[in-house]
Amino acid sequence: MMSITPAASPAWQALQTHAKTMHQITLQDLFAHDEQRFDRFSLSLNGLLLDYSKNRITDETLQLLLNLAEATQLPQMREALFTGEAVNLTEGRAALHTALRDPRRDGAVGGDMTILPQIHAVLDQMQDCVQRIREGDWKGFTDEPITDVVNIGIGGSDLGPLMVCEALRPYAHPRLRMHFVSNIDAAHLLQALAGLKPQTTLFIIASKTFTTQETLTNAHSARRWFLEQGGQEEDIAKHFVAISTNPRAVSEFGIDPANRFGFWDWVGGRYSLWSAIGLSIAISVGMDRFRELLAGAHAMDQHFRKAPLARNMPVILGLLGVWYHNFLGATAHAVLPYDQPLHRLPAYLQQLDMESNGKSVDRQGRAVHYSTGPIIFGEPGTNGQHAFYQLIHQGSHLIPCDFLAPCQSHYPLGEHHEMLLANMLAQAEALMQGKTQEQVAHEMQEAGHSPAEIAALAPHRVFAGNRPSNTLLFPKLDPKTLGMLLALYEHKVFVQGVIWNINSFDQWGVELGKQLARQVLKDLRQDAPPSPHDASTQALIQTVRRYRQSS
Ligand SMILES: O=P(O)(O)OC[C@H]1O[C@H](O)[C@H](O)[C@@H](O)[C@@H]1O
Repeated sequence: MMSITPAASPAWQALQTHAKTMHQITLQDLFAHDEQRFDRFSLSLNGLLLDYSKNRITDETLQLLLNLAEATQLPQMREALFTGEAVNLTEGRAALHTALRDPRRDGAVGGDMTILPQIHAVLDQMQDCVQRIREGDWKGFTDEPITDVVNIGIGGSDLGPLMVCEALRPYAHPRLRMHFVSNIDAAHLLQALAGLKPQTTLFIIASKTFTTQETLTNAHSARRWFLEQGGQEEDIAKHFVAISTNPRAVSEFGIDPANRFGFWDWVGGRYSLWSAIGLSIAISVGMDRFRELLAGAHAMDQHFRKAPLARNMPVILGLLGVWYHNFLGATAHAVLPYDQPLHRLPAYLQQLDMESNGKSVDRQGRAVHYSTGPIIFGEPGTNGQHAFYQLIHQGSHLIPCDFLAPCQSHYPLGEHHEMLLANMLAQAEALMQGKTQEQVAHEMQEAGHSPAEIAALAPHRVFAGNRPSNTLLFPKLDPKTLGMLLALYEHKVFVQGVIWNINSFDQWGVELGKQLARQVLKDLRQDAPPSPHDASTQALIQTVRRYRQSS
């Protein structure tokens, strides 16, 4: 464990010095003087290609970054992760999501022989349930098969399952419609329930803690809806299942213990889609596909654990992020999937990355004086191009981008997919190459513009270029590839957390707002006695009360 802060290490200081040189060198120069650049700065694993050559790095940059990884004990921390050490220091817990995708049914995980059998017992329980639902043997209270599955959960109990169900929709069961309700806003629940029939609907209440306000409130409202629509108390067992680490709360809610799918405190919420929290995924695409998803993640786990740091995809992606955020002044990172089925990937990665690494205290409880987790944002291509790419191309921020695309689409239609891919490759090229004032002037001249017009407009049409990106290409978005991709990002986030010496596995920053909301909820009641708030909050509460009364 680090006793000095990473920023005080010689490796960090060497990178700071090196960054001064690299500020003078452009990507265009780097490509112009190196024909082997793609070969040296690309990696592939089971068909997943990572091209990281369009980054502002040289061999020396990478070497210095690798020195930083060694200095911050990345190899030791990686082993601690896989062997179930309590890497989540503030909660005294392991983070063993990698064990969830271990295909071995028994054997030791960090000396513990009980973990793998427990994981596989739950997978078998899931398999049984999934099979019955998919084959129509799981019957509702009128003896009809289930047609609609509503996953009620939030954060890690929603984003992962929703994103994967969307991504793997080409594999979805034709009879089963999946719905996801997360927001406390009743619009979300009521819109999902509109048109559903209680007798053919299955609710999955997904909550690690089973205490989350949004999920419990939505679950109780769903139960009320079920009873109001003709279901009886004794029918609840056929229509409600729960996924939770908290058996008592599940029973108190009234769910049959046989319908509880368990997991463990060593599975973090944002790392939980591989556990029973993935039940909605398995129902939608089948247990075989779910196991393929796990196998893809396992392949990436093996690669991360065993490949040398210099040829290790998650390590490389993590180090590149550190390079930009700590040495070249970037604060954001864009994730740009050129694949509509991956449209929820940026939202999923926002939680994975920003909840994991949005920290400003290190593992020893000291304030950090360097930048940590980036702001993650993105939209599927080509939508983003017509919205925020302007800022990425010509704005004053440096925003490294990840472009992702399958080379073949599950939805072949005319030239759509070629056009989609052409757009992605062109964007990465444009960001890097840019367009000089001379090129702009020449183009404008050719198009018949007057010298006055050229003088006035050319500066606005210049692209500085030198803007970095990674490209991830794969043959097709199948479950295995998706598993690899998601584990790649999980480990990237881990690598960065280790280098920043922060705990990537807690999330205390979400607590204060929840705590204050309890008091504000009381204060919103019309007859609530005054309670101490700042003048702004007080006035807003009064306004809400007034407006609610007048409607
Ligand atoms: O699964 P649950 O216990 O309901 O938690 C749902 C979510 O809420 C919390 O506030 C955390 O910020 C998330 O990491 C978690 O995934």
